[in-house]
Amino acid sequence: MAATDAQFPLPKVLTYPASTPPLLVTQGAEGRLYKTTHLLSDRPCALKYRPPKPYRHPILDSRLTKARISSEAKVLERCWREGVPVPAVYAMDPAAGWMMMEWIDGIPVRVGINKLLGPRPEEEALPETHEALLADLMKRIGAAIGALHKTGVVHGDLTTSNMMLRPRKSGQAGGSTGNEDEGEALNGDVFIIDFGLATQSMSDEDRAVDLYVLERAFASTHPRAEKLFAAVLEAYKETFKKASSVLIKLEDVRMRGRKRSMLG
Ligand SMILES: Nc1ncnc2c1ncn2[C@@H]1O[C@H](COP(=O)(O)OP(=O)(O)OP(=O)(O)O)[C@@H](O)[C@H]1O
Repeated sequence: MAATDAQFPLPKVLTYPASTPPLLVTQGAEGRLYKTTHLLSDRPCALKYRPPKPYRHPILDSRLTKARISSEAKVLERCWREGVPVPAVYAMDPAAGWMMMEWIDGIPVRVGINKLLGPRPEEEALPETHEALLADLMKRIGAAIGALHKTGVVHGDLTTSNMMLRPRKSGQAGGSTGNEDEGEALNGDVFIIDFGLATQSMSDEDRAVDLYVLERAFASTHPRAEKLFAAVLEAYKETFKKASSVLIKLEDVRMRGRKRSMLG
């Protein structure tokens, strides 16, 4: 979508000359995501912008926006420094409501999985090759979450839309799955994005809730692949040495979830 629509006035930083016009990628309830080359002409980046909210008191609004942008950037920087696969933060102006980060040139994990599964009915069994490809992706997801939790960060909104798959270039180690054509949709490194609800926490409960949110989201978005979710937890356990107590807590969280859904 062209970003010049009068309905969405650009943040000032995107009104300066650049090698390509900014592109509005998504418009959510809280913010917008642009693809832009405003930082360097040959390096696209993602600009997250939280525009002023006319329904909020202006002082409160600017304080909230500033705090949210700063907090998201701080968490991303911490993760990036510790080797968690997240986009690098390039620049920010919290008072103006924006943060510029590395553009992950790939597709959301949700799209990759749906591409592989195709529009088949829910009850149809998965071919073995698909199971293997999905299990491999699940392991990459589990390892990414393990690395995240290891740094003392919980995401707060883990879904397959908040993870991107960046394809590995041919010849790059680990790029081959053995099923090149079919596996293409799921090939690549998993990056976790959207840290708008992330917090710093070392608690088993918070970590377990993070996993539970993903488990529920996965079951409703990809019911045909639900049973493969166990591979996420296996890889999580292999990556994160405090995983055992989190997984015990996860049992409690699931139980509470079941009770809640029985009570309606
Ligand atoms: N670094 C990135 N590189 C490429 N695409 C991105 C990047 N960050 C976000 N996106 C794309 O933009 C979409 C929206 O981003 P994001 O989820 O961070 O925003 P949001 O949902 O509006 O945020 P919030 O929930 O904090 O209000 C993502 O689903 C993804 O497709």
